[in-house]
Amino acid sequence: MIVERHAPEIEAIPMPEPLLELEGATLQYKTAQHLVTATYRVSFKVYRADRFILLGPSGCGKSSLLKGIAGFVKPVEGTVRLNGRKVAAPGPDRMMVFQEFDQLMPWRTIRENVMFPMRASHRYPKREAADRAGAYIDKVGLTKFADAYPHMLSGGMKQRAAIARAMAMEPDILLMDEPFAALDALTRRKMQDELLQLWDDIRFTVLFVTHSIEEAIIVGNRILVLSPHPGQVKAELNAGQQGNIGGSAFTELRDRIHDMLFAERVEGAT
Ligand SMILES: Nc1ncnc2c1ncn2[C@@H]1O[C@H](COP(=O)(O)OP(=O)(O)OP(=O)(O)O)[C@@H](O)[C@H]1O
Repeated sequence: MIVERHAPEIEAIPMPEPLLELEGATLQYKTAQHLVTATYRVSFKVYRADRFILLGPSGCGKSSLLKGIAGFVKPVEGTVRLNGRKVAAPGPDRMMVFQEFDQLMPWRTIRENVMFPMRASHRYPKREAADRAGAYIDKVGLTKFADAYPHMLSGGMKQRAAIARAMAMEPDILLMDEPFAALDALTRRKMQDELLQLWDDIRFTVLFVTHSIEEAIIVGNRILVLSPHPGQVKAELNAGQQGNIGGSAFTELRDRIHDMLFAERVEGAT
């Protein structure tokens, strides 16, 4: 009897395509007197539904990386790709939320502020923009304040409105530059939880800049640790399953990152 032998079938597991990919990105600023290198050959990949954190000391180039991804600053070396295409200019597929409380236009209501990018980009007709604004204002718990003006809202509420405005555009990636840094500690914790709830609901992709190790572990599922100026990648870590703040897994990761960020300083100390 002839027995036919087949090679065992090996199922190839396809690797997902990165949504955002930086390859050796060096960012510089030219001023009249100086050439400032903000980041040096930074590479990383962000996948869909990542909560990707850029963590590093002041001046290491975190905001510059966001500006590079947003398309405001062009790398002098390396590339920034979104959906496989080189980023050449700002676009509505990348929405930013900043630290400042005055991101909203004070002469427009919260609803009008949220509608503004949808209308200005001609992405949505008026009716749809209004519906989407209402839905996202609701998601961030501001329905009662939809027709209020920004000065009538607390700092945390204004940040929620800025998040609703960015999310309503349904960008490919949400770029958040220390969005909660100017809030008091309690509001900041609340906002971190709310952002995670929103993520549970919508599963958006977010690139989040912070210099707080705790915030990085709470908010992120992946953390890119950057070296001091000019920023280079020190490590990439997985987070997201660290359990309770103050629990052993959380403090272990926090201490590890702390050592990573302060190692040189500690070694050099007398
Ligand atoms: N427009 C600019 N012109 C010249 N230099 C700049 C400009 N913006 C940033 N820099 C310089 O680039 C470097 C990185 O700055 P960047 O703001 O990206 O750092 P950061 O990590 O976000 O800092 P922080 O946490 O303090 O906000 C710094 O040395 C800064 O002085």
